Amino acid sequence: MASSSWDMSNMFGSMKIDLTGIIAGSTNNDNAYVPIIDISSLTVNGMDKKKTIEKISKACEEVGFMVITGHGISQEVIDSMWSITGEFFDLAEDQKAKSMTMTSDYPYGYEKGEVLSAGKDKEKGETVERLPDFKETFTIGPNNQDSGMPARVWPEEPKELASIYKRYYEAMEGLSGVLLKAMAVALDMPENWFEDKIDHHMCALRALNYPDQSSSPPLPGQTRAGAHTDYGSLTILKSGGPGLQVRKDIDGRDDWVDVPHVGDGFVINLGDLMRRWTNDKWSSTLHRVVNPPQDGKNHRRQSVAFFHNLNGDAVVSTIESCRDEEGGSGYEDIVAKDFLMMKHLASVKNVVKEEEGEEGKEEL
Ligand SMILES: O=C(O)CCC(=O)C(=O)O
Ligand SMILES: [Fe+2]
Repeated sequence: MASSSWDMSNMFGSMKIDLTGIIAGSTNNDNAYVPIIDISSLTVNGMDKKKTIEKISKACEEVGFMVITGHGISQEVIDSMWSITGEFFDLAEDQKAKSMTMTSDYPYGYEKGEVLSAGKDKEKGETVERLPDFKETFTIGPNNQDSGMPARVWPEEPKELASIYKRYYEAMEGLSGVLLKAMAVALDMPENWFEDKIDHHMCALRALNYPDQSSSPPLPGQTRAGAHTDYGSLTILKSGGPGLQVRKDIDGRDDWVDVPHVGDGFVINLGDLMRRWTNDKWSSTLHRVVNPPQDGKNHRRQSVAFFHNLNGDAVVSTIESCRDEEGGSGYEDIVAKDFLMMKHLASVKNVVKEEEGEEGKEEL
């Protein structure tokens, strides 16, 4: 379904968003690159899942990104999440700042001007300081002490935010379970193979607001979100408009391709842990969010990302079907929480893990 069918007034409350403009920085309109996959066969009992799983498998291997429709998440759950998030970001700065978490261990709570973006410049091969992303975020972790993560902290306002976020988080837990079952089969493993690795997971739900730039334009070189890969197993993203791009090799040259914006869909992408787990068979692809056209119109953009992370104590050992003929792998075993913290602390300290072949910042 095309983005024009997206009911923005519903999603943004009273905000007026113009989606007709061409996104600045967009370099390639290869609409077919990121596939749109109807996953209803995964959620409806008795339907043949084979074809859907084949499409997911191909997308994981070749792109690391896909857009899913037919996911079965109630529109009401999505809409309420969307409008309460808009209300939160509309609050005065000092009100939002009360939810700031003063620790660099876990990026939970409210955050503005994230400076995680130092990284290696792919073209020049040198380490560069990047400007903070032009965005603000609010993040919660799991509602489960067994996860080993700190308890959730809620903003005072809006009052209903906590119950709405809990509900959306649970819906995302369910959807990630459905996707991981399909992914297990795609990797020639039993359907329930991921289950005991995710039953006290460390998933994070992050709402992102990319403010209107017409009244305070970005600094030269500053973007909504700098090029990065995500850390975890997979990310489920609901976005309110175009602007997200993925890196693609086009004729031996790195280029950027728009991720199609599908109103009732979710963008799914794999993170570095999944890439490592699959011994690079599956891809964790660089992506970024470009600035809107600087045309004086209000192009505020909102999105909500669910970062799926494994149980902290899960051992990530190359999946059987992804090993070479002798059973070997390019990666040592690693405990999921160590991997996550290594990624997070490396990005906070602006360190780039060269042996992982990664660059840019990453998200928890
Ligand atoms: O807002 C978006 O479309 C993408 C955000 C993203 O990539 C992230 O937060 O990791
Ligand atoms: Fe991301």
